[in-house]
Amino acid sequence: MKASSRTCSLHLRFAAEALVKLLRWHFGHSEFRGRQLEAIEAVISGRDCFCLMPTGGGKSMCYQIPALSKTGIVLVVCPLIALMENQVMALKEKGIAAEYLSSTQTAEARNKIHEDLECGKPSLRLLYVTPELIATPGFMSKLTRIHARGLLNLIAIDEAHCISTWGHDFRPSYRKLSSLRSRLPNVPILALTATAVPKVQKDVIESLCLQDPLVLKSSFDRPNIYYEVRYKDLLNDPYVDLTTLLKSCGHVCAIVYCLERTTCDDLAAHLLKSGISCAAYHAGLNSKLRSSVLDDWISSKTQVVVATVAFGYDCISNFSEVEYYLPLEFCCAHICCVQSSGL
Ligand SMILES: Nc1ncnc2c1ncn2[C@@H]1O[C@H](COP(=O)(O)OP(=O)(O)OP(=O)(O)O)[C@@H](O)[C@H]1O
Repeated sequence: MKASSRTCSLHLRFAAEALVKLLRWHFGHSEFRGRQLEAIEAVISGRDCFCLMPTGGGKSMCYQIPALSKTGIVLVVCPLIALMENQVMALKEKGIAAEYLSSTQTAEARNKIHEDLECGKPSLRLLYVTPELIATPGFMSKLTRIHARGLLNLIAIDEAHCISTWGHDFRPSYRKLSSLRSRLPNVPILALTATAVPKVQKDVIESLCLQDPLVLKSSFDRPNIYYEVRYKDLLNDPYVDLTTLLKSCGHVCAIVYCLERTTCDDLAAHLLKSGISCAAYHAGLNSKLRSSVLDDWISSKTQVVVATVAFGYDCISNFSEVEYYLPLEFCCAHICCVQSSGL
């Protein structure tokens, strides 16, 4: 091995050790998982990266660690205000300077963030925004000013598949993110997604004008998860079958998804009568009741929540905190079961 390449690999090892220290210090995780370190090293070195990782695979760490490794700002584009709020709250609890900008905030809170961004040395490390905000000329000119001062270290695009018209979640405002490369040149872009077939992947890379990106694809195999399909038509009584299944799983934490609110109420009442600690959750309940159902489920006071998809939107970021995760799709044609323990 030549002396220069030895120096280079030593340098990389030391850099990786420093990144692991950041991970341990700020997040309490002992090692990087899957391909996180490769993504982090790529963007820190200034390279674009396309990162395909399963849900819960730890994509956020790929931009949160870079944000902690250098002063300046990491801009995170996120499609849902609820997700931004959750992430920012979790980061603040860890003492990390993160904020989000959205219409749900007071003008005072927004002004405070803008003041920090405009000051000589912003304290902010992570700024979460929606794609709609990026598309406004006022915010884009603020970004160009930050960029001109050399303070924009990375742009992370979460749920990047939303940019693709081929994707199932196409969102027109994501398309406008294609101007980021020309307006903010030389800032590395990290595109993150859990759902990208090759056509979508190509579309994301082209739309965002990623240059020679490092393409990372993690395995989607999670041996602790299995799917089982039971045909409702073939069951004598689906409610009884579900009750037996839940009881046979022991005291697991579970979600039962239903298509309709009335089915949630009906099934929850049935499970309760059968001695399963359970509550319904859907958009027809007021927010106070919804959050008390969520709190009881997270703290294991309630074992099972019978919910519409409203449940996923409100508490998606808490799933990984739960020891057992047993969602069951309880729809017209079939019942689909997924069981996992942690990740
Ligand atoms: N290296 C690691 N070691 C242990 N746990 C980790 C590691 N990296 C991330 N995690 C944890 O994994 C969980 C999921 O992480 P994260 O929310 O970043 O996943 P994600 O890929 O963004 O998921 P989603 O697709 O739902 O957005 C979090 O609780 C996080 O703290």
